[in-house]
Amino acid sequence: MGRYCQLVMGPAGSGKSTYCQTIMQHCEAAKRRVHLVNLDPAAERFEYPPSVDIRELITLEDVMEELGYGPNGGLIYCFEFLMDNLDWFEEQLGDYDDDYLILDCPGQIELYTHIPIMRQIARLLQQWNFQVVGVYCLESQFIEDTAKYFAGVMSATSAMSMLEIPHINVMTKMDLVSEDAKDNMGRYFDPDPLLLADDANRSTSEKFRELNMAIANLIDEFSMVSFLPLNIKDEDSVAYVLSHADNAIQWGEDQEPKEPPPDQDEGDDYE
Ligand SMILES: Nc1nc2c(ncn2[C@@H]2O[C@H](COP(=O)(O)OP(=O)(O)OP(=O)(O)O)[C@@H](O)[C@H]2O)c(=O)[nH]1
Ligand SMILES: [Mg+2]
Repeated sequence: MGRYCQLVMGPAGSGKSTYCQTIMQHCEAAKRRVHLVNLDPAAERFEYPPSVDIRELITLEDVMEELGYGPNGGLIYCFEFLMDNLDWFEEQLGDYDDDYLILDCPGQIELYTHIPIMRQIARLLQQWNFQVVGVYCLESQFIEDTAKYFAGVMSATSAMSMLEIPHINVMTKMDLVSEDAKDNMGRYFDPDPLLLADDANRSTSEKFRELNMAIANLIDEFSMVSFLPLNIKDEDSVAYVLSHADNAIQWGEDQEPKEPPPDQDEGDDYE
């Protein structure tokens, strides 16, 4: 066995915590041992209680109350505090030596794109022998508007290049998308630059045409920017996304072969 984890990221409200809970539930049903790690110092409640919780070290509420910070500055303070208390973090994760962890991160995307905090966390996890996959959540509502979609894809790209770890992008909240709209969504999962630029040109003025094409090409060149649709109400969809995350960190390849049940006669199966 080894140490494996998913670093679940994405903009505010994109469905990160719901993704984590869904994966926990799915793994529990499959008798797979997975632990939740909460890295959001402002999180309120969890259906599955986290095994490791940054709020035991520091909470955003305390920082705002006692130090007078606003929510964004306060969040950065919390992560700087975590970085100053890495012994605590390492010790907490140390209890889960042979398990698979799901790390639920906060939704302030500057943590992934502007400042190097998530990158430092990803490096640390790797130093502590974790195989880490970044799971970037973007909600399907982004697709309603090509400009929003561009913004979402650029934030995913930025996180991907900043973190330099195996990475998957997940299109969340697919249960909210109508059947009609779903038929039209394939192009957004695996984007074709010409179609994207066409869409964007329809909603922007003439002078943005070149820019639209340039962005669409950029999205195409980073062919890693494709999305796995996730419908949390469909077990197959959850299993599909999880299998991609597992593959990215080669989970499952070095699992111990299962022992035969104790009451089974040895050799019966090998005739
Ligand atoms: N229908 C539906 N609602 C969802 C889904 N995922 C999340 N939501 C809803 O979207 C809202 C935000 O979901 P969260 O999972 O808390 O999102 P988050 O990314 O963790 O949010 P922050 O931690 O605040 O950044 C909640 O009201 C969820 O119930 C989904 O797959 N389907
Ligand atoms: Mg959350």
